[in-house]
Amino acid sequence: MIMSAAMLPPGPAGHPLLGSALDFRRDPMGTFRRAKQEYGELVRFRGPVPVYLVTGPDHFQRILVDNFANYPHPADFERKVGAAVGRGLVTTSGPEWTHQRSLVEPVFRKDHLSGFAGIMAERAGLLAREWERRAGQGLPFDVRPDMRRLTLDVLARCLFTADWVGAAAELASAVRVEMEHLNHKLIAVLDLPEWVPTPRNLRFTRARRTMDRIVFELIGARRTGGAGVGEAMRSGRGDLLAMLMAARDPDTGGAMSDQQLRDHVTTLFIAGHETAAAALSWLCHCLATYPEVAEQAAEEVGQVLGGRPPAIGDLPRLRYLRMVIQEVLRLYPPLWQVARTPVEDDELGGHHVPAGSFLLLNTFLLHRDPVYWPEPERFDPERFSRAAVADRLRFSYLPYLAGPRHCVGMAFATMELTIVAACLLQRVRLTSAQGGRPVEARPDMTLNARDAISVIAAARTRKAGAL
Ligand code: HEM
Repeated sequence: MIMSAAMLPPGPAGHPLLGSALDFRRDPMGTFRRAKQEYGELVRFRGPVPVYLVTGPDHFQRILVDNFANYPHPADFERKVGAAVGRGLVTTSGPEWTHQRSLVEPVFRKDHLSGFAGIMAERAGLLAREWERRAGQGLPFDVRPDMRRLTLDVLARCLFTADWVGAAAELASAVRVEMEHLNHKLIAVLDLPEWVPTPRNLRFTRARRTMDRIVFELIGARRTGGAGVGEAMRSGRGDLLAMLMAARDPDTGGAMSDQQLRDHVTTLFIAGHETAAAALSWLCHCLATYPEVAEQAAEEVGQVLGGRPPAIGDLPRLRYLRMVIQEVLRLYPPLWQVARTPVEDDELGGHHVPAGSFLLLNTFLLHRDPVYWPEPERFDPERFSRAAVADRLRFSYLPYLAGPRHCVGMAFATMELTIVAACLLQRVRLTSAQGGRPVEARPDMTLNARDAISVIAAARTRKAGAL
């Protein structure tokens, strides 16, 4: 069907040649916010490549669910991220993605993950005790590096169990370099291919080699069942790598090759570590800023756990804590914006969207739209009470997106955030040490704080009998 240009969505005129490209670079969030206010839930920015900003729940439903197959990631995104992670879930589409997803999704089923609650509680407990010790000094500290270390450590232990410990420092630094490289590439105006020997590219290539060496060694050790076989394999409990190795193609019954395993493992590191770290950092910020919310959550944790570490069976009873976490993810969705490109022409809310367009689905602005969220800037976990949720449009809250391509690690992340939050609330009370300075968000690939999230920890008085 040929559609008239009049049906294209509205948007700013921008610069005659560059459209809004310079505004995106200078202030992406401000540019998007103003455009949404002026033009609504679907905005078309002119430029060398027109960009469509999508912030309406109905549009999200159409793109993510109703016409899902028409909206893969842009090829350019797959190419850039693929340089780091190969051909995993994030970097494939069509039948190849469907196939990969059918192999990985069962691994992340809730019942498979229950064995990881102990790892999460143990590692979070260690951090909580460290913060308790810091409480004695009364000095401010930035929560972000601790959260990055914690989530990487948890993910690596869940993937490799004990095998990872020897390679921990090397792997952590390689993942960090790869993340920084991707952040840079996805917004760079001049994107030089990896074979051009710039200092940044050389750093990235070294990090990728390190990561490959370690991951292939871990896989190799499992295959031969030699000295590197994980404690999990011997005990029969099964870590994520063991589960990925055990996954079978539903059609052929075949197992994954070493290269496929490497691509999945690297994808999980990239997709699952910084997202969770950002969420936990924002959670600390909110607990430090809203003491009455933190006290209510701490009281619930005390009642449900009575001082012992959280276990999987406790999680459904930590209802208020779950609401707090949901509200944190509303205000600070770690993947605040994702890209899609329609394969064929489509229509969104009566507007024409041509095949090949570059769409930005912005959950940050969706979650702060006053039409769906009264007083959107106010932090209020009660928005997630059962009654409030029942009254709301389903597609107005999408921190993990929705539809077939929603976050495959959602159950893992939910468990991790709840367990870490419970462990911290058991031991420390946080107060903000920002001295009135607002904590500004920096919209990289993940939504991080631009500067330190500075807090002071005070030890909570521990009840008799508590561990
Ligand atoms: C609070 C933490 C997290 C948030 C908010 C989050 C959010 C998301 C979102 C919005 C997507 C969709 C991206 C897109 O389609 O463009 C996604 C995909 C994905 N996430 Fe997460 N994520 C989190 C944690 C995790 C964890 C812990 C893991 C793994 C252990 C993980 C693994 C993945 C993978 C592999 C994908 C790609 C799925 C696919 O394309 O089929 N995520 N995540």
